[in-house]
Amino acid sequence: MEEEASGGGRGHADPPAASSPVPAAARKTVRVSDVRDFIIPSHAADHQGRSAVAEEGSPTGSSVSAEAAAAAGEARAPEYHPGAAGSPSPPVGVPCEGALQDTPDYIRRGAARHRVAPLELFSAVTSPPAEDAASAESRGVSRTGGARQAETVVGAPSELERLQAEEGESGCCGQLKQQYGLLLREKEECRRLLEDLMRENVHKTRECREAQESLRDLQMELMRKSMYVGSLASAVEGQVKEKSRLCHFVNELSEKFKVLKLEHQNLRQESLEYKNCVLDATQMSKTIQQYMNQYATLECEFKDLKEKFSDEAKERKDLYNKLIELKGNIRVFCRCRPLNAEEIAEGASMAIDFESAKDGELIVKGHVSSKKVFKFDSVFSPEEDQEKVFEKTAPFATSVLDGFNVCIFAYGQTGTGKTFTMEGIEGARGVNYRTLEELFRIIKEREGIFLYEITVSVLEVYNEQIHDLLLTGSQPGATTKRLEVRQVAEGVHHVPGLVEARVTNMNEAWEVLQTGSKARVVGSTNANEHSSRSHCIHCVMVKGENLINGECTKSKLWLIDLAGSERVAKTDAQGERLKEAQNINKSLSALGDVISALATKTPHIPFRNSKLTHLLQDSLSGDSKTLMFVQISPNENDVGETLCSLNFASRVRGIELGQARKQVDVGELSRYKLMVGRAKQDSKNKDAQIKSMEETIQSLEAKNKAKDLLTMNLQEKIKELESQLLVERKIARQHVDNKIAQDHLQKQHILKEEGSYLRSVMAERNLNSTAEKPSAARKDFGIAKQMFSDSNTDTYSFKQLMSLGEEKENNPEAGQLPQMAKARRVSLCNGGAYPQPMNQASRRTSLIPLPRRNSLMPLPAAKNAAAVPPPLDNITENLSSPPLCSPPVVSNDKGSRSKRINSILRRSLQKKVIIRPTMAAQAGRKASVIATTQGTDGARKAARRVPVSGGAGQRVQQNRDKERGWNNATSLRNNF
Ligand SMILES: Nc1ncnc2c1ncn2[C@@H]1O[C@H](COP(=O)(O)OP(=O)(O)OP(=O)(O)O)[C@@H](O)[C@H]1O
Repeated sequence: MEEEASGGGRGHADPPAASSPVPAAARKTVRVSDVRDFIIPSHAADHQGRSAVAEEGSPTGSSVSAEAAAAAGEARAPEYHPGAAGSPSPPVGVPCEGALQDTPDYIRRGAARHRVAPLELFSAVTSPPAEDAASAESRGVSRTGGARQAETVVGAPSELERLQAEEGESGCCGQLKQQYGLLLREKEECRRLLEDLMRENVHKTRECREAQESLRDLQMELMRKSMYVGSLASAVEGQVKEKSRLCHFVNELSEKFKVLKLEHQNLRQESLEYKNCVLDATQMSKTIQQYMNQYATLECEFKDLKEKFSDEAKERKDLYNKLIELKGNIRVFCRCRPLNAEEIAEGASMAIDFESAKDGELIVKGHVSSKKVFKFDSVFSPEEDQEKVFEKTAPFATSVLDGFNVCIFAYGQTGTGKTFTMEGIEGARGVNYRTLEELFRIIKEREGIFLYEITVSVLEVYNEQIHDLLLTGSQPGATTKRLEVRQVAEGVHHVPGLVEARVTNMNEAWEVLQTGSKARVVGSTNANEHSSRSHCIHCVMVKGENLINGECTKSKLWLIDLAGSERVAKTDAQGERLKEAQNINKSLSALGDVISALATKTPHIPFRNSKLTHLLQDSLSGDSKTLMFVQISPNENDVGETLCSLNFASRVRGIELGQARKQVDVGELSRYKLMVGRAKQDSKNKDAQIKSMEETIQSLEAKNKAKDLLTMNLQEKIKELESQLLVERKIARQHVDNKIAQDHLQKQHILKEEGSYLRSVMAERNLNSTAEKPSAARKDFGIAKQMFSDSNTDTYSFKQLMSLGEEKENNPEAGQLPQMAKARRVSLCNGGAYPQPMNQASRRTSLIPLPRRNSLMPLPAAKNAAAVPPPLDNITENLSSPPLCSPPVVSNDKGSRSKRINSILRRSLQKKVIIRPTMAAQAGRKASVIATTQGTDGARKAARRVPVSGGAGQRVQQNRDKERGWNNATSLRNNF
């Protein structure tokens, strides 16, 4: 450095080799270091420090050092010259004590150190030629300093000797004296000027010291401000985090609330649907109830019908009992015709004694010993008309409709009135007509309970051939068609191809019967002019259906008018009549055989011996009812035939066909049983359906109740969450405010303690007058307000909270949040030394940006930044800002300020703050210990113990981080 200083001196001064004759060895006797000893130590240390910093931090250290060396030379020069120039001008070569007295001590010490008299030094200065002095004067004080002057001083004695020699030689003493006088005056002026400069230098030096101290204080204040700003930024960061967390929590709650609301709406919709379902189910239940009532009514009707049916069954049972009392199912009625006019004319007498006969008895007159008595079920005398006869026959019609096969036939000699009994005549209808009439009457009577289907067939057995009498002769094949009896089922015989005419009333039936009867073969015999030569058979087939129980019946009513049984010899039949008579007798004999077999209960019944017995097999079996009219003639001449008929009838009457059996249609019965089963199954299914519907209704009602309960629980939970959120907000806000207030009070306390010291320093300077403070404060307050207005862009969270106003109806306290946000209470700078903003001032006033790197204090992050202190002008400008609790002056550009604030917040958010509570606690404990042990001075020293230059910037950052960490930890503890 010494060499650089000397080199630098050489670089800026005139070359000493060319202007000075002093040898190099002599010039080397005085070192620059010795000359530098004259420099004020503080200045030297200061410049040394600056040079060192410049060498370390600046790439242009050489040039800077050169300038520093030049500056050092400039600093030395004023202190060096006045000592020599301020002394009175003694004669050349004579030391002047008076001058030495005015010479400063350090000059004298320098002269003594260099073993040169002060006068010699002075003379050496004043000895240069006039042009040199002029040039030196023109260059000023700065050009007289440095090593070159030292060399000049060293070489001054030799030049003086040379001038003295020249003076002695030339003798121009007068001129020299004049010149000397001029030089002395100039020297005197220069000395005075030098003294002024020295005083000014001292004054400036003092001011520089004060300015440096002020600068240090300001740097300390700036650092504290930065720390405070950092703490505020941390607090703001914490608050922003808390606010964002609360907003996020509010958003989550809002989302949950929306979801719950949607779920509630869905549940309400489902509830309405369920209610509608319940209403439908109720309506359905009513309908079902109505159906059930109808069903009950029908059941009652059904019970009535059942009772009626039971009555009918009972009646049938009575009838059946009556039939049983008849001793069998074959009943024989005996009817005697009256004597006709011819017989009366012949004087024939009555062979039948009706007067002496009892009920049911018939006495055939004759000799006393040969008097015969016959007993029948009913005996009708010639006086009894058709109606009297039918009264005993009518029950068989009921049996037919009850499903029993009934066979009514008339047996007797020719001309005894068989046709008259069966068919009757006009005005005296026989059994056929009356039976059909009785059938339709009963059918009509049973209408609605039973359904009957009546078909009628008319056939005859002529000469052992079956003829269908309903087939007219005009029809093709009527005469050639031969019918046969076929057994279609067990106990059921049928004539395939037989015309069955369905009739619905009596007239139709009677018309059909008349049609068949007209087609019957008749002939004239001796006994009967219109004798029937065939067996005329009327078949009435009845299909009945019990509409109550579904029982179906199928029965047959045979109405048979047999051909007359007469003796062939008596009738004197010949030819065709004889053949007819033989066939008639054969069939009647077969009928007698069958009846005889039935009477004797032989295992084989010869039904197939004749067409008649084969056809009547179903009605002559054990399950049928048979009514035989035995027709007799009262004429005593016909007693033999009468006795034959009566004997045959008596034999028939003795037949027991057994218990009559109801002819039930098994297929229909099974079908109706199936229907009954289906009806029962349907009833059961309906009952199960009704039961399931009732269970469904109950389950739906239970679900509805459960969902209503769930909805109520969810609503209560929402209310609890909302109240909890409000409480948490209040608590968090209260904690933040309390903690911030505490921190601020602590810092304010520290600042107050520092206040005395700062005021003592600040009072001495006029850089920041007290008159400017209010305006500066107002300016800062205005800036703060402007910042707050600019920072509204960051209040999106409050806007989001404001958006919750729509939920105010559900949460009345929610509306307070925007109001609280509008209030924006000032809590960070509460109780500060500067005017507090009004209530409308927000916390955003604490959003003070961090100091820029190019501000007063060099930050450690800017290692390459110039460590040179800023110019005094900048210091003065910065000192115009309020020193305490006011944000540093920032640019008026709103965009840049908002960007800076956003960058600070973004940096704070991006920065992962490591919470070090131990360090924070240590820092807090350290500050408290210092405050308690060392008092205010100790605390102030501790606060001012901040390195300024070099690697000390890193320590500043560490301290700032410590304080931030403490602040962060504090803010986080306040938040949670
Ligand atoms: N009870 C009676 N009352 C009055 N007249 C009767 C009675 N019975 C029969 N007659 C009359 O007797 C006559 C013969 O009767 P009917 O033709 O019925 O006998 P029949 O037995 O049928 O003879 P055939 O076997 O030859 O046909 C008829 O003119 C009839 O009017």
